[in-house]
This record gives sequence, C-alpha cells and structure tokens, in this order.
Amino acid sequence: MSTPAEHVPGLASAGAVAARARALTKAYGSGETAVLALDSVDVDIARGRFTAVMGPSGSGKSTLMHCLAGLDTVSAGQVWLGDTEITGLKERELTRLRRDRIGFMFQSFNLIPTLDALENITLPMDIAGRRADPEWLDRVVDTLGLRDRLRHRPAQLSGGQQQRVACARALAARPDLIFADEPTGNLDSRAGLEVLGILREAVDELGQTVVMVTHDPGAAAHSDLVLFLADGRIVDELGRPSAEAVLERMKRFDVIRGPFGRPPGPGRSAGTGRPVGEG
Ligand SMILES: Nc1ncnc2c1ncn2[C@@H]1O[C@H](COP(=O)(O)OP(=O)(O)OP(=O)(O)O)[C@@H](O)[C@H]1O
Repeated sequence: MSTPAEHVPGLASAGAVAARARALTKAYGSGETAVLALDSVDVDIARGRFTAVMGPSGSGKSTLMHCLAGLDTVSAGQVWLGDTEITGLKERELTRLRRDRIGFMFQSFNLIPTLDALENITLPMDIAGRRADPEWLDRVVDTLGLRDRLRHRPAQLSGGQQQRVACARALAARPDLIFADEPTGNLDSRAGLEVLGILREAVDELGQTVVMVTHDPGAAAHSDLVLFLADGRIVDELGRPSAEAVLERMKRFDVIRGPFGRPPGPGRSAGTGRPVGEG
C-alpha cells in the first residue's frame, strides 16, 4: 500500500514539467482481442532532463511515447505538453503544436526519399515557415558528421547516416521536447555514442528535454532518469543510472514481477536479450 509520503515512480517531486499524463489508458482492438497497451499511467517528464523509458517488448513504451507526443489518441485519461492539454485538441491544433514544440527521432527514420539530407533536416522548419539558426545547424551537422553528405538522398546514405540525418532533423529546430524511439538501434557503437552524446549535450547545454525509448542499458546510462514499464504500467524508476544498475533492475523484473501484481503474460520477454551497448 502506498502512503502519501511515498514517492511514486514516474512522478516529479519538484520542478517544471515538459509533458504530463494522468490515468493515461490506451487499448487497441476490442472484445477478446483487445490489448491494454497502457493501463492508467501517471507520469511527469521533467523539463531540461534526459529521461529513458525501458521495459520488456510489448510493455507499452512506444505507445506511451506516441500518446505523450500527441501522435496517437488515448482511450482514457489526459495528456499535457507544457501547460497545454493535448487530449481533446483538434487535429490541426495538435499538428501545429507538434510541429512547433516537438522533435521526433524514430528507428524507421521517416526521411523523405526525394529530398536530400539537408532538405530533410530543415523540412519541419520549412513547413513551419521558420529559418534555422545557421550556427546551431552547422554545429549539429558537424557533430553528426554529415557535412559531406548534405546533398545525398536517403537511398545514397548508409543506415547509420540516415539515422544521423533523422537526429539532426529532430535537433535542428531546437524543440522543447525531443522524443527518440530507439535512436541508436540501427547504429554501430561509435555512431550510437555520438547520437547519445548529442542528445546529452542538447539537454546539458541547451536545456532541451529528451525522452528516449531504448532496450539498451548502455544507452539508458546516458539519461538522468530511467522509467521502467511493465504490462502498460510504470513500475519503477532509476536516477543517475549506470548500465550495470539498469541491467540489474531489468533482470529483477524478470524474476519478481509479483510486487507489480501480474506475472509475465504469454510470449512476453524481459527485453534484456541485447548486450550492454558500451562498457
Ligand atoms: N496498432 C496496434 N494495434 C494493436 N495492438 C497494438 C498496436 N500497437 C501496439 N499494440 C500492442 O500494444 C502493446 C504495447 O505495444 P508497444 O509497441 O507500445 O510496446 P513496446 O514496449 O514499445 O514494445 P517493443 O519494445 O517491442 O517495441 C503490445 O502488446 C502491442 O502488441
């Protein structure tokens, strides 16, 4: 039983909040095939911090991110970006809010094949009618090693280079909030470390807020706070994480899911099959 003084994982005790959800519930399908992807989640994403979201495959990590970013509708509950409640916003308002305030990095890059790298990077700003800050854009491009690839189309780039273009696109407009879904998933360890370094720098030096879904304890170790999801609920958190501590915590979920009320469902894995990203 929780007492009022007890800290609830995922909830900020103090400080500004960049995104917030209360009783966030997301069900897919209906009847016997219905899946409860998020089960009444309460979460605060602290502004100016780097938050990692971890958990077994199917635990709801991507769904949580999509609902927080207004990319997916919710079945019940409320979501705020900053002070704006986005649940109930019309699609057009939501699109504008996303465009102005959020940067996305997905595993599947979502690059436009007919545009070159630079055009892909500046596309969200071009659509919004905003100019990139040239100094910042230069820094992002150089840090990500894209200088000599700016005129290449996605098909002419390696997977890692495409991911770096997606990373540059998310950072270029200096959004309030960056959502990254497995941003290092397709990268070799050096390129992955670079991407994590630039996300870290965006938080430390530019005060940006990053939420990253990852399976990799080594990647999570670059964050300030790891939130652990299981069966659509936030079941734990870990501040100032090391890769070893994250791995330990993940193993523990696999063994003792009892305290969180439910045993692992059929076909669920602990999501710990991947190696620790960097030692
Ligand atoms: N569009 C959809 N239709 C039906 N079920 C869905 C849909 N999207 C997700 N789900 C289900 O919701 C649950 C949570 O999915 P989600 O993708 O959020 O998990 P995850 O933790 O991100 O998984 P992974 O680590 O494998 O990417 C899963 O059981 C999944 O099968």
